[in-house]
Amino acid sequence: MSNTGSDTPLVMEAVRRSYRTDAGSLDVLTAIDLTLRAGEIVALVAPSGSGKSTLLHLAGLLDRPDGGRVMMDGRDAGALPDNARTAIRRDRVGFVYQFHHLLAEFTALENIVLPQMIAGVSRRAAEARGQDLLAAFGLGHRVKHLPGKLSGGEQQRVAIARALANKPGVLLADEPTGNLDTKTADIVFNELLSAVRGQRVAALIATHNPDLAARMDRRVTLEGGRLIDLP
Ligand SMILES: Nc1ncnc2c1ncn2[C@@H]1O[C@H](COP(=O)(O)OP(=O)(O)OP(=O)(O)O)[C@@H](O)[C@H]1O
Repeated sequence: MSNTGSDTPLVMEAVRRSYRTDAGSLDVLTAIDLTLRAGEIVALVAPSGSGKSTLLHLAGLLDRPDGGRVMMDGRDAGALPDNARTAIRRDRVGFVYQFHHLLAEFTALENIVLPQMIAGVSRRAAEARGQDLLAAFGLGHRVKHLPGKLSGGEQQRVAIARALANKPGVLLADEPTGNLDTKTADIVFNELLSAVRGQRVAALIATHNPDLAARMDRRVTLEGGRLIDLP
């Protein structure tokens, strides 16, 4: 369990996804091609309703495409049974959402230790990594706090640390600082970028904020079910 995957941890080829609705088939993603290289941070700047969540779910193996391929570390995830996909998701993908989704009855450290232990890491090693990650996010003094006793920025830092706990190859984030005030969002976002770059994680980060998007390596948007490069 380490970030020793391929140079292109995530490759999506000709991915399609439609939903059945009362009005017929809604073709949300028609031909998605995306390659995320290790250490590359890509901004997904997509209008509401264009298929951003659908794309992130497919990339994170939470959903299966109707056509095309999603490859994680060079393996075609579509060819794998659900339990294998779950294991890959657990070990290779980190998720950060707009709201922290931390377990309220567990401390900051425990929230980071648990996913590691589920992935087979010993408690001792998991705690050591959890302490390191929290210290890297300036939370060395908050390890024993319950999420409810942390500020919004601190909660989101713990959520980011948790997403990185299993040394994922791919980090998927949906407005990761969207719930924070502008100043805190700015600081936490920079910490997120620096942690992701430091660990050579490939990241796809959805944001509506052009200033945050400008700090990433490249930008893409969704148009007519396809990914288009932005300047
Ligand atoms: N399970 C579903 N069944 C039917 N339609 C769906 C389903 N999930 C999403 N959709 C529709 O597909 C389109 C894309 O949805 P998606 O949630 O991916 O958009 P989004 O870009 O993430 O939007 P937002 O930024 O508002 O969350 C929308 O028109 C949505 O209504």
